[in-house]
Amino acid sequence: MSATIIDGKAFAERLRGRVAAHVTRLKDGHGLTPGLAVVLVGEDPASQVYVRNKGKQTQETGMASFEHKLPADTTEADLLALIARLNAAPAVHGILVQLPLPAHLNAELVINAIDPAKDVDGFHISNVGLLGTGQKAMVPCTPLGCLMLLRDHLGSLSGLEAVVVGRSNIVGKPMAQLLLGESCTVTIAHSRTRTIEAVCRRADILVAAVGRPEMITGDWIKPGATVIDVGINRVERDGKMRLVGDVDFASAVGVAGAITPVPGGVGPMTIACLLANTVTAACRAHGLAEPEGLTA
Ligand SMILES: Nc1nc(=O)c2c([nH]1)NC[C@@H]1CN(c3ccc(C(=O)N[C@@H](CCC(=O)O)C(=O)O)cc3)C=[N+]21
Ligand SMILES: [Mg+2]
Repeated sequence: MSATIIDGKAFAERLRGRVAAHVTRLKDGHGLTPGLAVVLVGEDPASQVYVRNKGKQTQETGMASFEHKLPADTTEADLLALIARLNAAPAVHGILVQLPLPAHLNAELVINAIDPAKDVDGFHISNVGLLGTGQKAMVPCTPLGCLMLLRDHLGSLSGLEAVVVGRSNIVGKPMAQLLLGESCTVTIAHSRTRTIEAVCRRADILVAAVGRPEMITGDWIKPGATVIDVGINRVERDGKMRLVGDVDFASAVGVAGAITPVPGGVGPMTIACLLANTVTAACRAHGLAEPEGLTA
């Protein structure tokens, strides 16, 4: 038996369609154009490609896209001054500062300088606290995308055993909070977890977010489990650069009940959820009813 392949690319396309419909409604009904500002510090080529994709998709859904590219040696004061301007700009409803930042900049300080209402990454401490206490927050895009795929595939997640591998602030921790909110029994496993394979093998839902290429093999997976692969690792294979996940797809696909591929799984959902969060932020900023199905 081979697993169902969860098509994140197709799901993300449909989600972007719904985002675009809401944008049209906001423009026509309220004269409101949601706007997303993306800040990139430095010239990392992968980040540049990624920021360009975000800008393109932002415009394709009818929103305003503001790109701020700053030199790698930008001072913290200059970056904070830009964030203060974006916080005050009425046309900007969402602000994303591309991570990682160059080493001389304090990422925590910078992220916490963003107005929490415009923090479409959901990384500000206020949003982290709101999510952890089950209050209305901006929800981090990658975990939100994973949750949407899980709900679509499984319906109710209540009572299921979920294992999140990886404890980052960006994916692992918020993912665990969302799964807890869905009444899963949640375990966070990480590099120090003993008998990590046995822990993973308990999972009805296994979310891999460790950043280690193909670490999780088929024998770590409970037969029939739903596997969400958050990893995006560039590796060289037969002289070519290839993109692989944290899950060894070839061995996992024969054991899992369903699995997300890399590419074409979680990655496209992350960007679609960023656009969805921007619409949500614009509605909240203007006291308008938020569209259903765009957030957790
Ligand atoms: N403040 C901040 N927020 C982020 O959300 C953020 C960030 N910084 N820094 C970088 C990471 C990375 N990330 C990705 C999103 C989509 C794809 C994506 O669409 N991947 C495609 C493949 C793209 C390719 O071919 O390279 C896929 O998986 O199918 C990848 C990576 C968001 N990040
Ligand atoms: Mg770890």
